Amino acid sequence: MHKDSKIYVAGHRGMVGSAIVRKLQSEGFSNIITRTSKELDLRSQFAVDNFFQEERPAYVFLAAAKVGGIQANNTYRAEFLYDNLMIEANIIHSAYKYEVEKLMFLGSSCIYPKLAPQPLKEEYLLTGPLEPTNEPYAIAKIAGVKLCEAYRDQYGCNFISVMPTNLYGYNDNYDLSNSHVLPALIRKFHEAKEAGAPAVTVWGTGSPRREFLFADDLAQACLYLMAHYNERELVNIGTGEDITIKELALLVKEVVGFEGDLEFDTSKPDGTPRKLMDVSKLHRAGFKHSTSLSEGIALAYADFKNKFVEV
Ligand SMILES: NC(=O)C1=CN([C@@H]2O[C@H](COP(=O)(O)OP(=O)(O)OC[C@H]3O[C@@H](n4cnc5c(N)ncnc54)[C@H](OP(=O)(O)O)[C@@H]3O)[C@@H](O)[C@H]2O)C=CC1
Ligand SMILES: C[C@H]1O[C@H](OP(=O)(O)OP(=O)(O)OC[C@H]2O[C@@H](n3cnc4c(=O)[nH]c(N)nc43)[C@H](O)[C@@H]2O)[C@@H](O)[C@@H](O)C1=O
Repeated sequence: MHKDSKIYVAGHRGMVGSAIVRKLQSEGFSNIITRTSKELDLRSQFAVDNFFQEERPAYVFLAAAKVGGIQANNTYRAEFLYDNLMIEANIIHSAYKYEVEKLMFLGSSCIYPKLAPQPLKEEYLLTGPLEPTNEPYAIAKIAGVKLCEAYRDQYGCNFISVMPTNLYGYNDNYDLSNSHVLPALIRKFHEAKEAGAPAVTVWGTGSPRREFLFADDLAQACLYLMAHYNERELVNIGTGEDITIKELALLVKEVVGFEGDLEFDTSKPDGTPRKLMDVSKLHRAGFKHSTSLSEGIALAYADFKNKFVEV
């Protein structure tokens, strides 16, 4: 990727896409193109084809998707499958048709079987049943991986797939019904502290384990792999460390400064018991994350207060 290469970041207003754009800009890439979903609905084959025909990007980061936490995935099952299949199929096919030099597809750690051995190695893909709450999203993401492989096999396209672990950071979604756990906990503890509430409700049993990566570290990994990784096999992106949801809640509670109790709502699903990434391939490729979980939560909480809390 040269500093003046034309680079399309799909999903640039999202948490990940905005982190990728910031990283590209800070490294001096000057020819970044973006479209909001209003300007270009990536589910439309016609619109996506026209866009690629006119713009002819040389590099594509595919970070646009229908995204959400466990409840959103389980509720909007049709959109999580349909939107994601359409977005990926349209962009990947157009990238082939209009001779994109390299494309990076972002999947997710939920593509691995629910009860796969831990840590999750890349080769565990398609070795067992998926977690039911996010099966539609996972099936779409697996289709994206297979599209990249198929266009590489048949047409020699340099399309690579990366699988990020659970992410958090700047520009996260703080909607309590649809968000992921970390932004939800930041908001819940903040609001409970402000209201002087006695307790915060945490979904599920608190026993599932999750791994969390700061989105700016993910963006740095994406730029690094775009520059250095050209293989067919997917690559996990994570920290290689996980904690229980209860431990996470206690950490967020401390960062926010809430002094009440935790309550567990076991009518809500736990989801996958554990999805710890094996990051040895990423480390061998030459990349390691730099933001610790407590540092990252403090940065995310500051961003939340900046955007959503009146002073
Ligand atoms: N967040 C996480 O924990 C994880 C995320 N990922 C993956 O990382 C990628 C980015 O996720 P994240 O940044 O968190 O998601 P966000 O929800 O923050 O952002 C998604 C972006 O996709 C765009 N988008 C959605 N639908 C369409 C559409 N029909 N047409 C055009 N654009 C669309 C939105 O554009 P607009 O704002 O213009 O509407 C939005 O900016 C996704 O592929 C996701 O699967 C993987 C693992 C974990
Ligand atoms: C990134 C990943 O995100 C999704 O999977 P998930 O990891 O299960 O997502 P989550 O962040 O929403 O929850 C993690 C854990 O945390 C618990 N939990 C507690 N309290 C809250 C809470 O208040 N909100 C939420 N959302 N979860 C909570 C929750 O019950 C669960 O046990 C996938 O659907 C899939 O799309 C995907 O790829």
